[in-house]
Amino acid sequence: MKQEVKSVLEAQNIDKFFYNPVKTQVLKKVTFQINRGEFVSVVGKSGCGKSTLLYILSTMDTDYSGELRLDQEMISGKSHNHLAKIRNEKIGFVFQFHYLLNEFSVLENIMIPGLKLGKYSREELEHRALEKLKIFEMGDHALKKAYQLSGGQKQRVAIARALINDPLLIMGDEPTGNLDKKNSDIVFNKFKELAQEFDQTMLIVTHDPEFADGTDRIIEMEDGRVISGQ
Ligand SMILES: Nc1ncnc2c1ncn2[C@@H]1O[C@H](COP(=O)(O)OP(=O)(O)OP(=O)(O)O)[C@@H](O)[C@H]1O
Repeated sequence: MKQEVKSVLEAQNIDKFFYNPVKTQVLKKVTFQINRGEFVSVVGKSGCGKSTLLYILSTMDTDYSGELRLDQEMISGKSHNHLAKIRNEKIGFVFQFHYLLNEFSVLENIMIPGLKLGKYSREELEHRALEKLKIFEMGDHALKKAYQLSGGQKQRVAIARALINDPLLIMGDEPTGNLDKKNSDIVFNKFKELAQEFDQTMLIVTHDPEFADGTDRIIEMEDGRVISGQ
């Protein structure tokens, strides 16, 4: 049976200007759609607008024009409180730097976005955190403090943390940017596994051509425009 194509994220004619020091348009009519289960990368030269775009798509920056839909709901123009709620519920984030809290245990770090959302009890969250850790073969490290992990292990924990609320969409900004080749490969393979085994929808900004080649689709940007893959 053919599965229905469902839009997870839709950007339509997104324009963005910065005014300091002079008025500059950094995003120009950016338009694309991401469907459920797609693993998509965003590439382009330094300064072409990737991070600016991700910041808008993740609902953190509301100062843009154009239309943004998440899970088919129009989110442009919504209040900051409403956006924060949607963000906690529907989006998981992975950054170049892991931002784990060093003095907290691995398990506690993973539970944090779940505690913020307030949907699950502490017990449920502990159980969920352990399940997510097992996907990353990190179950044995659950009670260690974050500072006791290697860089690659920390990044795997950061991805497990992004999954705690079963997000509709994972967004990543250079999630392998700070890792050596061996650890980049491990982290990439975990993203691939999430795509293939869990049908996780993901949008990842990357400078790594090998990472991008391994995704289902590459959105290429140049000077604030999407030039292919939309
Ligand atoms: N707060 C800001 N004020 C003014 N200009 C900005 C601001 N943030 C970014 N820019 C400019 O907007 C453009 C796009 O920046 P952005 O960080 O989105 O690029 P990028 O493609 O993510 O680059 P990189 O790959 O180096 O991270 C750049 O020319 C940058 O100098």
